Amino acid sequence: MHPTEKAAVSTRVIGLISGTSVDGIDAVLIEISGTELDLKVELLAGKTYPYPSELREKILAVGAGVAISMEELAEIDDAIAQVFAQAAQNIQIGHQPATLIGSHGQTVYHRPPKEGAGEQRSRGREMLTPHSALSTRLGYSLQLGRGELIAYLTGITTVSNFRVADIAIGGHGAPLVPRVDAYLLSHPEEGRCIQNIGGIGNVAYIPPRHGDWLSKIRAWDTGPGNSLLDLAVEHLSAGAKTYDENGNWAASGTPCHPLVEQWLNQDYFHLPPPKSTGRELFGVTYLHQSLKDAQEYQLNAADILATLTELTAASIVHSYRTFLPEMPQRVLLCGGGSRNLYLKRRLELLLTSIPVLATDEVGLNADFKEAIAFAVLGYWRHLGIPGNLPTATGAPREVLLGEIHQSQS
Ligand SMILES: Nc1ncnc2c1ncn2[C@@H]1O[C@H](COP(=O)(O)OP(=O)(O)OP(=O)(O)O)[C@@H](O)[C@H]1O
Ligand SMILES: CC(=O)N[C@H]1[C@@H]2OC[C@@H](O2)[C@@H](O)[C@@H]1O[C@H](C)C(=O)O
Repeated sequence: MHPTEKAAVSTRVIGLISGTSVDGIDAVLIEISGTELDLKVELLAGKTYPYPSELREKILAVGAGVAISMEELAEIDDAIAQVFAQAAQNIQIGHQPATLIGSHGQTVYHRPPKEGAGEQRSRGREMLTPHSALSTRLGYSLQLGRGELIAYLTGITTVSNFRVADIAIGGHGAPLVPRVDAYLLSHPEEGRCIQNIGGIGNVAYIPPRHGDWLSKIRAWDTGPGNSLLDLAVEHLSAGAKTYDENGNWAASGTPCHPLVEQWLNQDYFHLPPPKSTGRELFGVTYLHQSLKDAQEYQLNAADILATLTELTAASIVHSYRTFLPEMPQRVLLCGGGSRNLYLKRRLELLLTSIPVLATDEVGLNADFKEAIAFAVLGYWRHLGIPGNLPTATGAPREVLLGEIHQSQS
């Protein structure tokens, strides 16, 4: 069957993701039509369902590298699947039911591949013995909330484990949203950067949509988004606050530019794309070092937050200037960080005359764009359409992303 014939069958899709901020499950119910260039999505419902606090604490601890037993891991895996399944049930209330779920799950570990893993893998399967395959040191990325259980609990066919296929052939398995961005947010004449500011930041540069535009897309993780800010706010408020609402606290301080320059010397910011990162690098250990550095400059709490916010903004703009073939004509923000008005102002200042808008302003919801993307990726998997962009993940070729778990009902 041709993909477009199958497309008519499953158009109502649920997307589920909890990102690196671990703030809750973003769930969407969308209506999808078309496949790629004619792809259209309509958001019917979108909601964030907070994690039960005990489960959130456990996820954060695992993500921070705290050792747990296999039994505890199994329990967390299924607890996450259960709350994801519940979110899928709730998002359908008052609507016609969905026929497919694309569930990203919860990342608890992400290790990029060692440089060159992609090239070695692309030389051909026949040349690899199990030993040499391992010695290339592929990436590894673990998303919990197993799809089989979500499919069983909801009675809806579920696509999950999106990152492993790209990683198995030498890619980073991230970022995966850029291919969806390309079809939903490209413009015939305008080069655009789609900048997600979640726990981690990532960008997709999408050149004007003509010629071989798809192969000219560039995407990578820019570094910290809100991950360090959230940790710092929790620490500096002694647990009273979890994030810097609208960036108000940071806005009352002054960024320490020499410290930002010092932090920007870090290897990650100079590594050429494709590249990906996570809380393993920009997490608790990084924050503790940053707080020590800040002490040397005698920064107060507001100055520390202003300086960390500046690191997020400066690392984004520095990466555009260093790695893009040309600067974009427009930057479109999404993710929770797009609500941080102080961060947005700093970005605008550093980007000088380039307009910075939210994706909402071009018709795509900025809070739920990632959940929408995983609904589309699940739909593409169902239709047999590849989901990765080799220029974004570093994989040697396009592959089908995700494992399909058929509903048994
Ligand atoms: N009004 C606001 N003001 C400032 N920051 C905000 C606001 N709303 C959300 N945020 C920030 O956004 C974060 C959540 O963003 P988001 O849901 O995009 O992250 P995520 O999906 O977990 O991350 P990732 O894209 O890395 O997977 C919160 O932890 C908070 O720091
Ligand atoms: C391993 C993992 O979960 N990575 C996330 C994370 O959050 C932002 C950034 O790091 C991005 O590369 C990726 O998420 C989005 C959804 C992506 O794959 O496009």
